Amino acid sequence: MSQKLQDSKEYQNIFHWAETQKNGTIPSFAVRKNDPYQYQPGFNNHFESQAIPGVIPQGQNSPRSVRYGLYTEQMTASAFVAPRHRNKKAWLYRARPAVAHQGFTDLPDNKNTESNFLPMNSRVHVSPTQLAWLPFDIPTEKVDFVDGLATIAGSGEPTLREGIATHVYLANESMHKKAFVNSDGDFLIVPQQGALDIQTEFGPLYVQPGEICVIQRGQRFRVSVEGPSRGYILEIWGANFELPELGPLGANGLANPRDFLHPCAKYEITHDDPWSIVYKLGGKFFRSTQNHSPFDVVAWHGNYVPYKYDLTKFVNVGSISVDHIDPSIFCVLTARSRDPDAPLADFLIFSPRWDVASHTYRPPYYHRNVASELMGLIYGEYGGRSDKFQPGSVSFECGMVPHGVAYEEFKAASENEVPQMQISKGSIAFMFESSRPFTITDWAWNSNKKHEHEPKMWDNLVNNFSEFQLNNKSLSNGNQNGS
Ligand SMILES: O=C(O)Cc1cc(O)ccc1O
Ligand SMILES: [Fe+2]
Repeated sequence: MSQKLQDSKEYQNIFHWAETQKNGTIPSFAVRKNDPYQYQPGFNNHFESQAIPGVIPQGQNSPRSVRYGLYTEQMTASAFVAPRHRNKKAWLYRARPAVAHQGFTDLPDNKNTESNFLPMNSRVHVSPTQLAWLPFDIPTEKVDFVDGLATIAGSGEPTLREGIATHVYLANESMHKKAFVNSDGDFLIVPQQGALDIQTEFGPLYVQPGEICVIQRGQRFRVSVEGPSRGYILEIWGANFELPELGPLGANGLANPRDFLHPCAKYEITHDDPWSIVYKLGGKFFRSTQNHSPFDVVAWHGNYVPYKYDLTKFVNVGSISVDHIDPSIFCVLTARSRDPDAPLADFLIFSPRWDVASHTYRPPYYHRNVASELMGLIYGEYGGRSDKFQPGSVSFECGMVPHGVAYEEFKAASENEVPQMQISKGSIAFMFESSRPFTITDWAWNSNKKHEHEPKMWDNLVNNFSEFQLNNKSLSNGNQNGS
């Protein structure tokens, strides 16, 4: 094979897919199309991209005039004086600055979305129950990505820059002459059904099930769909996503920075073209109109840029001696809270990996922890939830809600021959995790897709200890020290 072919993007994509399919890690229905776009790899780099060479000014950002009469606009997403590694900004060189519009009007509330999760809000519900939802139906009438947003659960409130919301989107129509901008926070989007072709101010991103993308606060985007589309969104208020620290793992592993892909500049210049820009601010929706495309950025540079990531590139690590490691090893992206010990939100995945530990109980141990765990399934199967947990479903446990696998899985994991197995074969489940207890929205609470886990799942977890006590006096109550 020629070096040229081996080096081509198409070959790299196909090679990666062929390998993962050989390993049985990608079920045939999840095989992807070739991505039509070019990207820049890295994470939190200072990227630059120009659709016309020579547009980005050299030696300064804001000269008196920019080539071809373009306007300069800076987006700053951190405090101006934030520490360097968290200082986020981008310089855009564009046909018209974003301020060139015809004013704002209020839009009616989207009754399915929520942004105030404080329990005194009568629209949210507190529950210690393990809750779950069957896959939400994608409407048959025409609905685009923005109108198809619905909120499941969350914590906090966006105007205080403190909190998190979890949503689904259910859409079957592309956004026409309509862009969306979330002024509240960052969206981490997880398509489950249908690819999203996303036009952003920085260039296009093509995101298919098994991939995720992050579109940050204030960045305008327009979503085209290819048919009925469903997915999940993790929205964060008050932080941006970062890669987790690697600690003793060293310099590589988990999500590697070079696998995050950023768009290349691509501009669209239109005149007398009626566009709407839909803004979300404080959970409310507003619209501004303008007669030109908002995607008119010819060149840009900076580190505040939307990106995508292919979850099958995640480098799983685990124990190679004994015991099941805590799920923090599955963290793809994390976002800081103001508590130095606990993230605001983590995005974790459970994807195909080998499980080789000796005399180890392999399913997640029975547990209760501070984390609120909201899980979804992109494809395949995931144990430990109600039988009805299927691709497109949601399951939820608030912090300190006990959970773990049903008796049958416990028995198999404890008694069957030690497996040398690939687990999560052909499946990707994920978890939105937060140290903050979530409340549940009216939309999710009243949904006919909601169900509780059948408590009978755990009925057979009988007390084995009492039988030992009967036969062994030293195990009787109050004599635990063997004295
Ligand atoms: O509950 C779950 O299924 C998620 C999970 C997985 C794991 O490996 C350890 C803990 C945990 O919460
Ligand atoms: Fe859990």
